[in-house]
Amino acid sequence: MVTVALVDVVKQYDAMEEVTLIGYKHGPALNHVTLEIASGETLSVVGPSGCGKSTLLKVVAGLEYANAGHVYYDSYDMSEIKPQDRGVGMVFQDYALYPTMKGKGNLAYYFEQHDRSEQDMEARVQQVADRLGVDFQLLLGRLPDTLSGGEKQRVAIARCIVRDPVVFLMDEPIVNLDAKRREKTRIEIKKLLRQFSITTLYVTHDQQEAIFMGDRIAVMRSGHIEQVGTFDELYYTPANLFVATFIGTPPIAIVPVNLAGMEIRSGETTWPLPPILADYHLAGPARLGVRPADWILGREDGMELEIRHIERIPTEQAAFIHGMLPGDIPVTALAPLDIPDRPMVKVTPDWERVILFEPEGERVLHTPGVPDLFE
Ligand SMILES: Nc1ncnc2c1ncn2[C@@H]1O[C@H](COP(=O)(O)OP(=O)(O)OP(=O)(O)O)[C@@H](O)[C@H]1O
Repeated sequence: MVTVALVDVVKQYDAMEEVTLIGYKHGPALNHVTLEIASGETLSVVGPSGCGKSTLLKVVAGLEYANAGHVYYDSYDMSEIKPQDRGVGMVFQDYALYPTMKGKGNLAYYFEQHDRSEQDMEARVQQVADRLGVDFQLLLGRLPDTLSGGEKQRVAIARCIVRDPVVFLMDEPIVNLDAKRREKTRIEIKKLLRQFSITTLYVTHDQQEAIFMGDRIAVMRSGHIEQVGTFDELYYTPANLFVATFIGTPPIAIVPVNLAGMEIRSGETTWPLPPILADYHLAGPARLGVRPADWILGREDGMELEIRHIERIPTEQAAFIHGMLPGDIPVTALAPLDIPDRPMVKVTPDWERVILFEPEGERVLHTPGVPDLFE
């Protein structure tokens, strides 16, 4: 197990230096990335398509070189270390198993290639298979073509584990599985990561998966790491509007407001400035972030929300109201399951729970902080 650190890493692909046909010039795929993944930790990496997630993995693996900056495994600078000597296990969405070899052959291949003895191989394969359980052992006797997607991925992961990797790099490993298998396989992968405590970078576009897999989550945008933290930290204390809107489903509502004197106004609605915001002595435009659970419904001082759709979730005894505020501002608000169908409802932010951003959204003016569940 090692601690992996990236320090001020820049990666600019050659093709990116050219101005594209529509005249847009790309920034670097990694733009001064500094990041540390603790020994044995799983860090999930999320962000929109093209933000640099896969490039991050490739630079850590040594499959792409960095134009600037350094990658360290513990205190060792890996710049001169070839990918095959880094002790990295990589798992991708396409399992890349050798199709003519049974599960065991796939696990053993590395030992053959590295002139390791048969006993060595048998002992290690057995050791890993024992830890993975009886049902995994059955997979060892089968050809990849006869395995389900989830089973193939388990063999692919076991193939990495027998090589004793110091770092695991996983790039959307379960994206190709159907929903039911994804659920099952992600539980298995999580179990494996716990059992073997290997430092892991786990790339996914799926927020739920990122939360489930990661001890912490890194949110990327355009080659930058916007924020790294636990889900609660990202959710309650986002670094900026991008993180706030990226994390949380259904998403946070963003409402333009104006602060003047002891009032806060949105469109036609004016509220007295809530005490929680008063201390900041703010004035002028800002943006208010309100999570679905943080709207109070039906209060006289609320804004009129035009209801477009009520999504009932009987298992949660709740419903989501999806609607629009004046000015076409989309809002989702949590409501009781038995909320009657109607065209409008008044909504007031729970001021104790709101997040306030400066108008460009790059800076946060106020957050409620991470709640203490044991208070
Ligand atoms: N080999 C390459 N040559 C030139 N540009 C590349 C190359 N690989 C990636 N890029 C560009 O680098 C940027 C980051 O790509 P990357 O694949 O790391 O993003 P990603 O976040 O993994 O995307 P996705 O979620 O769609 O897989 C993108 O603009 C992409 O077009």
